[in-house]
Amino acid sequence: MPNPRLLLSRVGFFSNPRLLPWDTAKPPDLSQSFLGRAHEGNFTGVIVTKHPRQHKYQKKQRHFISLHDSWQERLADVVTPLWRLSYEEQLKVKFEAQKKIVQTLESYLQVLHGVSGTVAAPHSEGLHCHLHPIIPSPIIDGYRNKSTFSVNRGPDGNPKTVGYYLGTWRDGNIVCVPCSHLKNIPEKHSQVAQYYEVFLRQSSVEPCLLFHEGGHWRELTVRTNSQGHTMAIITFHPQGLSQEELCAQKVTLKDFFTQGPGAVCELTSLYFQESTMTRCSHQQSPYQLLFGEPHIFEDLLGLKIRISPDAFFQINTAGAELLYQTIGELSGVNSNSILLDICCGTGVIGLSLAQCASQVLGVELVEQAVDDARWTAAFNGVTNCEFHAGRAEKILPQLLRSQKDEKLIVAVVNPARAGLHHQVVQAIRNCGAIRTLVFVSCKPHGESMRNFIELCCPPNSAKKLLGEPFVLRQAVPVDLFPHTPHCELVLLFTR
Ligand SMILES: C[S@@+](CC[C@H](N)C(=O)[O-])C[C@H]1O[C@@H](n2cnc3c(N)ncnc32)[C@H](O)[C@@H]1O
Repeated sequence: MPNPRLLLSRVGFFSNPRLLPWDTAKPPDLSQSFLGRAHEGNFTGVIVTKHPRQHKYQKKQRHFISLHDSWQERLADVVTPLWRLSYEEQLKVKFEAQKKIVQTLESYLQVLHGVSGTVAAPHSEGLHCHLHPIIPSPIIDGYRNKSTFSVNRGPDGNPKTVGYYLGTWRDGNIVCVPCSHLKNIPEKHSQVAQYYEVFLRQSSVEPCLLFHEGGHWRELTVRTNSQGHTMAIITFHPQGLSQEELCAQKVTLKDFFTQGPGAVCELTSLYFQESTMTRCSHQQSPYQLLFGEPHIFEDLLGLKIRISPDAFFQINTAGAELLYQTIGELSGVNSNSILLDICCGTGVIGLSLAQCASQVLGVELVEQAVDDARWTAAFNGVTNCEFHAGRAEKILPQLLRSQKDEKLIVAVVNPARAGLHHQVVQAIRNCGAIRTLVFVSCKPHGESMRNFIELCCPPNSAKKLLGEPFVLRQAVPVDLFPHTPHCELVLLFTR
């Protein structure tokens, strides 16, 4: 682990006490040694040490495997780098990675606070907070409920290949490798991807490999639920097609999946999105339903949850159930408190805890997800929830100002990988009614680390971080992503 004192002094923290580590253009590099390997997906070292005999055997086998197999193996090593380890071994690797992250955070906080600072008394494993054992995923293989497949040149050069990318755009060596062999993808997703490829190969128009080079057919996203319902979403670059030509393409696609060879996929719904950007929201370019049910539903924690094509939903449903239970237990929310669910997606965290809280306030950027949350509340008879659509950094400061002071607020934040906007951290930090904060992060070593430090550092008027600092009390890793190095980390902060 890098020496935190050295890092802080390198960025000038001690010579200029107002300068905190995040004031540098680049945050201190936490990903040197271990974190680098653990999170960039390079597990070769771990695998070789753990399986010297297996590795030798695999090396020998490589002489005999075809080129096709080696592409697949390479893809598996990139997308699911832990796939060669038993699940028990995977959990050990992941637990160690999460422990390093918590240790790194605590080291920063100790330096910032000094010896008399705001850190809890030492616990176990040299940590001041209580790090719980990792919670395993109830499903290890084929757990994904959503997969997004790209279209590009395959290893054999065919530009109408559906799969995952290997290589980088920067190096100009992108290859699209069929991915039905990946351990985390369920058969249904692979089946739809294979039939999309069949469709592309018989289509009269070309796929879109590079935006400026023309072509139309782009990504496929498949969503499934526990009942086996399947939603497919296909993105299409319209280039210069007329409305009539566009309509004709939609009809061929729909016919293929309803009456043609693709009918075996038994899709519950098929969406088509015209998209001229890497990704478009429903507002930017509406998802057009070509046939079937507009939504997919999931039963979770006693709720029937509606999920729209544009809404985020945790990709491992059984694992998500354990994640939400963990959040509920750590939050300690009760009838005297308001639950604030920031970056709430379809609202599941707040809705599942609504019966324990006096009120739930949810904030979410994606409008379709907010509509889902409102629908789910109404359908399940939950009446004490309010959901706000928009950017948390815009909505939260005003929302917190409008709350009466008599109720405590328990905040749960579950941001995207980019972490929370600084104004959200400020609003939480400066709201005295928030004594408990549960922070859920799937990338705690990234931008979220900056958020943790800002929540826990001594008051800093230059940064408008005036309220009492939070203290990290508990950390619970929950594995939602077997075979990959990723993990959800649930952190309980109180003050
Ligand atoms: C990791 S997901 C968590 C969703 C939800 N808590 C769940 O468990 O399903 C992060 C969510 O944050 C939302 N989001 C991203 N940026 C946001 C912002 N600036 N303000 C509010 N929500 C945002 C995303 O749309 C996404 O739904």
